[in-house]
Amino acid sequence: MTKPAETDSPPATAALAARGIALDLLREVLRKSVPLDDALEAHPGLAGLEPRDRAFVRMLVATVLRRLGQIDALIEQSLSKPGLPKAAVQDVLRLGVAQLLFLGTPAHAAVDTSVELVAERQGAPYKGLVNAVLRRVNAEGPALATAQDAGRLNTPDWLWLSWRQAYGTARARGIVDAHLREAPLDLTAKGDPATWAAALEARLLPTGTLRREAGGAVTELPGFAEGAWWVQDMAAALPATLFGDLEGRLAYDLCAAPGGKTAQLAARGARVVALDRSAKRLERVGQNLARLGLEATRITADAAGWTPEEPADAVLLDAPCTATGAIRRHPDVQRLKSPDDVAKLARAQSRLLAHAVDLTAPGGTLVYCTCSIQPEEGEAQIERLLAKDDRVERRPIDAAELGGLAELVNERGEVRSLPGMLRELGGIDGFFIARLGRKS
Ligand SMILES: C[S@@+](CC[C@H](N)C(=O)[O-])C[C@H]1O[C@@H](n2cnc3c(N)ncnc32)[C@H](O)[C@@H]1O
Repeated sequence: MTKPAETDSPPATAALAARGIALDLLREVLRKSVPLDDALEAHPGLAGLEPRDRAFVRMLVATVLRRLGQIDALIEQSLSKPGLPKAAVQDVLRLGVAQLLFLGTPAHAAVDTSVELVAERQGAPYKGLVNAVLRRVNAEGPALATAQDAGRLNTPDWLWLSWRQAYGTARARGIVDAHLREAPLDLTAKGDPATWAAALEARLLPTGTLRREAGGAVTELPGFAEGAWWVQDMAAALPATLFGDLEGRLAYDLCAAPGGKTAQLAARGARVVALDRSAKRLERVGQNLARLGLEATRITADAAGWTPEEPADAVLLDAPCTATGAIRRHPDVQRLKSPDDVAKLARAQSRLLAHAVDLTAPGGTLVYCTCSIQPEEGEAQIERLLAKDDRVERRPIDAAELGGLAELVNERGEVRSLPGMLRELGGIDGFFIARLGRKS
């Protein structure tokens, strides 16, 4: 893992400002349920930081969210009196522990900035508590952390139980352990992947994705400015490759923003109609396509009720989901989602999938996918559809279409990737993909 240039010895004010922003962001996520990316985008102070401090802020908050169970247990063990301090003080402690134990921040910097921060936000009386707890964590925390069951402690019970039930204990453990590691940076090339793998000093994965270590500014990598590639996890890059020859064919991308799969379909020569119900997110599709020199017709609409003039040969439904497969990249997901979200989104997916069949031409192909590892949002959707709609049939996916990665394909010919898989390659996001054919 490449660490963002941690504040070696930045001006004290910049170091404190960065921690203050991290504290604000943590509150937004944990107390107001705002997704971390949205909170980062909305924070007025972030733009004023140096790029490396911005990267540090994101890494710091993401680390607290990734390791929250471990961090809270260590704080409890290090308090001299039982009972947690009030929320804002607890958040300062969480940031301090993350720096001390997981980010390699020098102890004096982590402790001093935390003490200053709590004084600034909550008043001088809390300085002693923060100082004492963090000094104790610094002394005793490394040994205590080694003895923790990190993956399990950081995972909310409902998620752990759902994964154990769906995949068994060994695979569930693989998932939660994979969440401890930061995901690599995955890119999809518009042109020849081998050429860009060389230019980017990236590993070329069997499926064609280019993989680099995470860290550093993406915009400064070769090929960004000329739109030669875009950021996309290797699992997310699979669905759009499953349509066969797309040259000149009409393709509907029903939930398109921010447009990674739209770009793939367009790069493969399809005439793409990219739909999303969010006009704002669809604007992002336009910007991304413009950078890549690709084109698609963009339409703001609810895909569950959209009625175009003609059905399409290729229909991609990358449905809204809980995103529990992407926790490596978005550790806030496990703090924000609940079983109610799974049920609510599963109902929306059902509606969207039923209508996606109407939008697929006889003989055409429908690919359904989600970046969730909850079976209700994947396997169960397809089973239910096939039981009630005899216009569609399975078109099983073969491992040969996935660079030979047989581990990703289940016995029904669906892709079911889990974050614990392909560890030797650097891991993969959790994804579900099914390919269906509309009967002629
Ligand atoms: C998983 S994201 C899609 C990611 C995208 N396919 C990509 O590869 O970049 C889901 C998208 O579905 C959109 N969405 C949710 N409900 C929708 C609906 N009923 N109709 C159309 N779009 C919807 C959301 O606004 C969101 O942009």
